[in-house]
Amino acid sequence: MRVLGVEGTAWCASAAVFDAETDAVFIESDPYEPDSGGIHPREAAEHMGDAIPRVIETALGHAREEYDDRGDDEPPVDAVAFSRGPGLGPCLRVVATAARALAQTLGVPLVGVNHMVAHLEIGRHRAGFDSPVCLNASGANAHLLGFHDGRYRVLGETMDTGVGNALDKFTRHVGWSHPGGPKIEAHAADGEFVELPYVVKGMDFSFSGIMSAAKDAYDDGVPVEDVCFALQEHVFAMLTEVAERALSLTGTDELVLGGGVGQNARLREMLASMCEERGARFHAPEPRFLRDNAGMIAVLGAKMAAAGDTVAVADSAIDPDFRPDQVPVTWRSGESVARVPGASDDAADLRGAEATVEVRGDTVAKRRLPKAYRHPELDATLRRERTVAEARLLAAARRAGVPTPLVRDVDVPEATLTMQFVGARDLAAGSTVDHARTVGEHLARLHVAGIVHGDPTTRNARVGRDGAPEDGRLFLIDFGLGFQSDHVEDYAMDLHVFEQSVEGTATDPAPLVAAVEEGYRAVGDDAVLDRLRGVEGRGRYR
Ligand SMILES: C[C@@H](O)[C@H](NC(=O)OP(=O)(O)OC[C@H]1O[C@@H](n2cnc3c(N)ncnc32)[C@H](O)[C@@H]1O)C(=O)O
Ligand SMILES: Nc1ncnc2c1ncn2[C@@H]1O[C@H](COP(=O)(O)OP(=O)(O)OP(=O)(O)O)[C@@H](O)[C@H]1O
Ligand SMILES: [Fe+2]
Repeated sequence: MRVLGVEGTAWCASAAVFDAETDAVFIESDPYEPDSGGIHPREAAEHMGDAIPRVIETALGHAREEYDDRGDDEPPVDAVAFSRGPGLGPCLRVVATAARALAQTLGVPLVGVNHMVAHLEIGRHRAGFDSPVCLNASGANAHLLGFHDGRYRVLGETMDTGVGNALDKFTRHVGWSHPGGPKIEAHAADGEFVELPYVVKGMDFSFSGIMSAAKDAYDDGVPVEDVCFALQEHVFAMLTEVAERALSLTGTDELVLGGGVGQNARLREMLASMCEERGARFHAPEPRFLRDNAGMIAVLGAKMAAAGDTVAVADSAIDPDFRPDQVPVTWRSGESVARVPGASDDAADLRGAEATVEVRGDTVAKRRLPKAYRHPELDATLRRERTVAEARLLAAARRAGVPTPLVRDVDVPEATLTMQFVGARDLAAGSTVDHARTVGEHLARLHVAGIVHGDPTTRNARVGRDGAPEDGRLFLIDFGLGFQSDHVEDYAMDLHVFEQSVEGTATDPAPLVAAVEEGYRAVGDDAVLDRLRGVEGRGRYR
């Protein structure tokens, strides 16, 4: 099978030919480079109108020349695949129109590809991995995907802008031309560490605080090299941390990287280091497959076409907000993906994403190990602050009526907390509606007391071995990302993080999510649930 792919969601007008027999990918791209400022949708669409016919012609010419197995009256490819979304509407329309016309002229089927899933699948394809977690670090997006029950689930994502757009906003502020990412990388080579905000909430994260702090630092005269260096160290450490948390939560030991920011050597170095430390395999495709390109569209298009997943021209409307979790994954068998760790009740294997936990009788010693991927200063700050916060909040939560382990000792220099062993298993391996309701009640109790958990996942809720609450109690652990707050937004994020962890791992999450909210409503403030609806609609693939 041979497929022609067309891409043009934002800046890159591109066409490619993928030959499934030889695995060869030919890519012809023509980037839009704005004279000043960021990507302008109308200008970008004009660029597409101009460049798409040209790149398609080059790719088709390549197919005709390279492969002489077909007669002159036969089409040189078996299908035409195009990026259906997400992306800028005016650009998507140009690409879709060209792809439809081409498929009709050649008399071959049309395949509508989700651009974000293509960023993931190209890594899986090139790595030969079975079922990896994927970190998409692109311009307009930043998220973690894992496959579960026939769909890619969003395990974590940005709550505001995409990672590349965040970097580009800083470089615009400094007066550098688009795209900014490569310029940040170049200037960071001469920079030194300065402290910036670091914002991770479970497996979600946000960039707005760090970006405004970076702009302020620059305006205050901090050398731009230092700001660039610090931006990379903070932003990429955040992405690496959430990627590690996703590997830990899903029990997966394969990670692939996708998206244009993935071309950054420091990001790849951090991810490789993290994976090596935990014995996971890591793959970053070569740069031509990381930045926007039609090669990834052609490769996924071929998989979809082989599965019969083609689309009639009449049904091939574009979707600027096309989410990866909307895509029925027709080209993969029902093989397990993001494997839910059934072994999480094994007392010998208590390694979280952040810490190692040693069990001695009824006591556990939780030690936050240094992470080699993080800058030493950032590493020391995070380990210290989280250890102190966890000790303080475990006690405060208990006073608020939420069962937590008793803290027996805190060793700040060693970032070690000694506490009571609680529960026999966590909820990652299975949660009942009653468990879910209780978690909702517990979170509401915390919030009424002004405490935000910060990382309430199914892994961080513990019950008895048979699933019955131990001593009638369901314990919350792991308050290291917690803090005091009286903001409804922070409370809503807590609920969002828990619900997302249920949705990422449960086969039938809906009743569990409903129970969480029912429990929350019984104890807490309805305004938080209202805000939760807002949080869910935000930062999603714009
Ligand atoms: C929807 C689609 O149009 C969009 N595509 C996109 O954003 O282009 P992509 O090629 O994946 O990523 C471009 C981003 O990647 C950044 N970038 C490129 N090289 C970089 C580098 N060496 N370091 C950091 N960022 C880099 C650029 O600054 C820019 O923000 C997306 O995938 O979100
Ligand atoms: N007090 C405790 N009682 C029983 N088991 C515990 C306790 N504290 C931690 N554990 C076990 O150790 C694992 C890791 O602990 P914890 O979640 O606190 O660390 P972490 O590295 O911050 O985890 P993550 O970031 O992956 O959520 C838990 O999933 C749990 O199995
Ligand atoms: Fe992209």
